[in-house]
Amino acid sequence: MSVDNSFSVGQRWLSNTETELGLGAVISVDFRSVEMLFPATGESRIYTKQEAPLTRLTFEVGETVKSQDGWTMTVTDTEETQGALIYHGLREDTKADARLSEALLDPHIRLNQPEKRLFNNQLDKPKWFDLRLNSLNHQYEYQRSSTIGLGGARISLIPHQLHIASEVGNRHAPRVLLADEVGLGKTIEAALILHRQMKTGRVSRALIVVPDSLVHQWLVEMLRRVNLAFSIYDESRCEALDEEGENPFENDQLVLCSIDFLSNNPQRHEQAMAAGWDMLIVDEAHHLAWSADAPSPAYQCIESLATATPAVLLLTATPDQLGHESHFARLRLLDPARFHDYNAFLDEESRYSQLADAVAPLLSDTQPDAHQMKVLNDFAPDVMAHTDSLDTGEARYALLHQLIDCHGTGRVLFRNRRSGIDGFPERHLSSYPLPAPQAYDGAIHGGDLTDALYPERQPSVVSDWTSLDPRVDWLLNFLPEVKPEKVLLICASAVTAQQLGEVIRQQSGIRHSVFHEGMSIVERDKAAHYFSEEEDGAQILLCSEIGSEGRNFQFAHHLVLFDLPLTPDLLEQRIGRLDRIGQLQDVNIHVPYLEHTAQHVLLDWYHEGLNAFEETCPTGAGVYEQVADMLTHACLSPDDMLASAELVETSQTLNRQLKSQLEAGRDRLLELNASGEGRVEQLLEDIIELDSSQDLSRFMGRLFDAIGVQQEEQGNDCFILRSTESMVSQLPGLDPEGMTVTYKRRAATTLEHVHFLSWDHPLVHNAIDMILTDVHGKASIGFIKDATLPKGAYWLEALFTLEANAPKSLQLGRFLPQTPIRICLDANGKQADHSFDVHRPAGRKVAHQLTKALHQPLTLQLETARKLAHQQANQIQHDALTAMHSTLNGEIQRLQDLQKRNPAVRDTEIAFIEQQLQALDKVIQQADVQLDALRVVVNNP
Ligand SMILES: Nc1ncnc2c1ncn2[C@@H]1O[C@H](COP(=O)(O)OP(=O)(O)OP(=O)(O)O)[C@@H](O)[C@H]1O
Repeated sequence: MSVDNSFSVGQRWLSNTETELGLGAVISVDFRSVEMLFPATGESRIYTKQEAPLTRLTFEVGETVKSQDGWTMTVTDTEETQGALIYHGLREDTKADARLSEALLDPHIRLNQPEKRLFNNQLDKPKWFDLRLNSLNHQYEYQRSSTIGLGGARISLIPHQLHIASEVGNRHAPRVLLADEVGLGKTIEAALILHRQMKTGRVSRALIVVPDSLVHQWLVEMLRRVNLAFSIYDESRCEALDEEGENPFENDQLVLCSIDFLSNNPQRHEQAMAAGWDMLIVDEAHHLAWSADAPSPAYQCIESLATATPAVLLLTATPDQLGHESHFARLRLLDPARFHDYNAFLDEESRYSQLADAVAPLLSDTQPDAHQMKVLNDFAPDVMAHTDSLDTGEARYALLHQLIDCHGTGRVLFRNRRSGIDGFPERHLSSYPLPAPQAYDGAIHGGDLTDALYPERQPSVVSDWTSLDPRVDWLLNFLPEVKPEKVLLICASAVTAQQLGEVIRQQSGIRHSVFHEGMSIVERDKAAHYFSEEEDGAQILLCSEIGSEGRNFQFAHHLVLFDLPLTPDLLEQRIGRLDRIGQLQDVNIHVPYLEHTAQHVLLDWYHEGLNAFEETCPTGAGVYEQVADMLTHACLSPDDMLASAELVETSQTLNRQLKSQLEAGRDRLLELNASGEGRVEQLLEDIIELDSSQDLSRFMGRLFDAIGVQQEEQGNDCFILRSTESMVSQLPGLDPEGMTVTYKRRAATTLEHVHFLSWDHPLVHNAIDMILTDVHGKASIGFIKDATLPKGAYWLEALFTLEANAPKSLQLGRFLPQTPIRICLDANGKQADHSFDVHRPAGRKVAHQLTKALHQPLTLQLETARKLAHQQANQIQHDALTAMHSTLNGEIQRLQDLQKRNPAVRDTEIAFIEQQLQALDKVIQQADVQLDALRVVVNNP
């Protein structure tokens, strides 16, 4: 390649000032001027010959050239005719001899090798070098950080959630049951686990399966909390995609659909199976009913998907809702080899509860007595054999954590209880006795429990019950009393909800909305949205039972239970719509009921027998199992005061007993494991440190400025981002209408419409990618003003990257992400330890003179820099290999040790890490050094 200054038609030149024009061709030359056509953009320019800001592009023997037709060849010879060059060589595609006149070179050529750009005057502002260096540094830090995939979630930092997310998110193909009590954030935990696994390359394709009523809420939560855009799949979407003739489920990486849609539709289920997933998430998994002879269709549908998918997360707040056997069956879905026998599982459970007593002293940091020591020895002889003494708190703490590791179910099942978590509001019950209308007599005394509890649904009264049931008048009076406060009403049936809605419409001006299974998903979401609107929204949302699961209505503080469900778990689910994380006030529960009817009996049973309204009642299901007959009897004979009193009394006694059994047998290890106490603190600190650092906002400020995105302060820690006309190119993810962003967690969690920019955010990644994939900043020349350094001295800064290629699933980024290596050499080729604040770019002419004059020394410096970069790279590779071996061998060892004591460690987990180690060993050794950018810095104090 050489530089020439006489123009001839056919020659190719690059513009030094408008590098985006591509490669120009001389189309005419006269005495004073030269006309240049830039075929890539179709533009032409006329320059004065003397001052044309152009550099001739020629290639030398050994270099590769590309023709305008797309083929390439390595130059073996050149000849010149009438001032223009003809290149000779061997075509790479046909291997035939070829000649290529320079007029026929590819006009889109953009020199991307830094040295070519430097010596061809394709120069950018020197700040771009810093941007490239900083982008690489930040990207490197991000890949290795402990907070990846968690720090950027738009959530408040709640320890038990972060613990579960990092514990499960770091596993290979995790298969777990997330079973925190209602409203403790299982959806958030699942979102965090998925996000962590995606950001670390473990998962690309995920399928979420939820009840109909929760589809949209999941869509919104995934997008809002962790920026994951799921596509909702239903029959109409699949039909539209069918037309393209492919499996519709292969069209998207992140798919969300309802369990009914899959389990009622064998063809779609088959297609979902065939599409293949890395992770399956199933919400409200207590619906997956199972017994050995009659597994439900929903269970079978999920079972086949779970068998074919490596990572599975099942979510339920009430694992025992359909019986303990079904609970076992869900564990069996996760690990059929380990949970193969229900009786063995029961045995194991009872062993853990015996352990509870023995563990208690360790929890309160005291010495276990002799009997307790024996139990501990029996449970974990291995661990105990290595425990010399339990005299110190540290030794007791260490033992406790080793015992947690040995806990079979603790690896698979995470259950946090409300009692272990602060900050929940109080719940208050107000009950309203009302006279039962005569028209209900038949239903109340007819001997059918459903009729007795829900008399309004009897065919004989159904048409006009709203005019005679006093609960309706009560509701019409109650709403104005609490106006404008929002009220969520739940009742058992869709018809009741609709009819109540109709009465409110006809008899009051109250804004209301209904939510039931007869509505489409879109209609339901509209209704829920209307209810959530603060100013002009509905005051009351009337829900059938489908409103009692999963939904987030904690912005309301009044819950009307227009009727009561028969099981305590369902009652807890209903109350859980308001009593959940994010509820800022006490929850007021209102129950209007018909006096001396089954409703009255049920209310007293819940309130006096179980205290289930004002406190969560984890023992409710157990009591119910034992008193179900008594309860039915008392409900069917509501005038039998004795029966009711006996029911309440028996239930109180049972509840006390079960509570103390639960307390005694409480699986404290399981709870301790799920809470993350003692393990999550470091991660929390890391995230808090990240939150308080200004690095991201400063870096993005400079980056946005450079690429032409305007960032305008808006108050409340928010900024508005807008694209400008000077944008380098389109930034994917930037809303053309502008978008409001914040770098502060507090603002992000309180202001819904604001994007939370973090190192995890796609816009940040896209902006960094834009910098690193563009040629901007590959070469630059600039001045510094430093009186302490010799005047006129110059340095070459060379930025290299060390990188290897590996499939994402190997998680190369943990050990050797793309690694920047900056080498700075002075004019003598000696390494200098300066970092420069290059404030002024060299003017075009000066830059041209400098590269011309310094061509040879710079070429030599660059060679030296390459050698030094390779030396550093060797060391980095060596360190990465050592770290990788030690980390992964450590993980293998730990899992193998654990597996001896805890059968929940699957062989596949260990095998994966062994393979990962082998593969990474090769990959890291094959890593290569690339030159990314060059900057010449001249001191001009
Ligand atoms: N860390 C958090 N930061 C902010 N909001 C949160 C956090 N964790 C949970 N929430 C909110 O609390 C509510 C309950 O969380 P989530 O829906 O994940 O609970 P859940 O355990 O799945 O509930 P359910 O048992 O009712 O299905 C939701 O509105 C959720 O957005």
